[in-house]
Amino acid sequence: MRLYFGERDTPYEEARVVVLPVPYDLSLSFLPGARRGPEAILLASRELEPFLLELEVAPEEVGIYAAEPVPWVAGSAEESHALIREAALTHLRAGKFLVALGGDHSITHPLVQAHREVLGAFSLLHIDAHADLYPEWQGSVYSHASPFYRLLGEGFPLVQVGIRAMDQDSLALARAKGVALFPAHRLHREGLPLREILEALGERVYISLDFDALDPSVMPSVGTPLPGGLSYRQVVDLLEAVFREKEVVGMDFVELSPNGQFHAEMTAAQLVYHAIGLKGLQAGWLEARGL
Ligand SMILES: N=C(N)NCCCCNCCCN
Ligand SMILES: [Mn+2]
Ligand SMILES: [Mn+2]
Repeated sequence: MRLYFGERDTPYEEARVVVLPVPYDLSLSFLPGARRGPEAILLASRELEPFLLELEVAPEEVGIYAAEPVPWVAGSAEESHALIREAALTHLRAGKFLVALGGDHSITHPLVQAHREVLGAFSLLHIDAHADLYPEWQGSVYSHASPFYRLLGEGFPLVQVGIRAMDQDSLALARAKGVALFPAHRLHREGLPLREILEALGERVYISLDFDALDPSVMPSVGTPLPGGLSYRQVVDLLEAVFREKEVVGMDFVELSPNGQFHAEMTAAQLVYHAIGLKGLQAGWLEARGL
């Protein structure tokens, strides 16, 4: 019996949401450890209050099933990504809403490919400190610094929020390809431009959240922390606006690298659980009862 994200033990057949641990982290470029991210989030999720006061719902009521972690092939990023794609396809073809937990950000590439194969077209909402638009990094096109370069090249419309690190070539590419870029410094100066972000997104959206989008003061357990990050409230307010107006087709949460600061793992688990609650409300699986 695997009780995560609430206190219900929902059988796979009844679950609407599958949480997919993807502990692959061989594409990291700096601090190691993201492979322990999924397990840390699942364990922290056991300490969450099942009822979410802010939404006045219990996200566990959508039926959440924690799948077995996706294995990887130590010597091959390509084969590892193929395993991730296949695992995602299995759950998507079973009609599940997928919430993937990384692992490094390279996992988003195969995850998004699987979502498009089963669900058709959608745009990407990428929340991160880093643009991850390098053609390759440290000799690998499968780097955690490259997933959105790959996905742009495969035709996905891209909206990036919270970015505070990208090189000149990435900025030129983003502008040339029509990426809707909302850097962190703009959010801090002007507040969240929610209407602009929503207008830049299509009707169907895949959300990829790199936990280093949050400020290190809030989220110190990531592999490449940078100052000037987003607050927890800014991220929640962004997610709430997107779920309120868009059809979210899938999500991944990546780059948590546990380093003994349990508040970070609780933050990660709470954010994932909140997002599941938002999906439940959007999809009509949940109704806010009111206090
Ligand atoms: N977490 C990430 N996506 N990191 C991206 C790696 C790019 C490092 N730029 C800094 C280069 C320093 N020489
Ligand atoms: Mn990233
Ligand atoms: Mn990042």
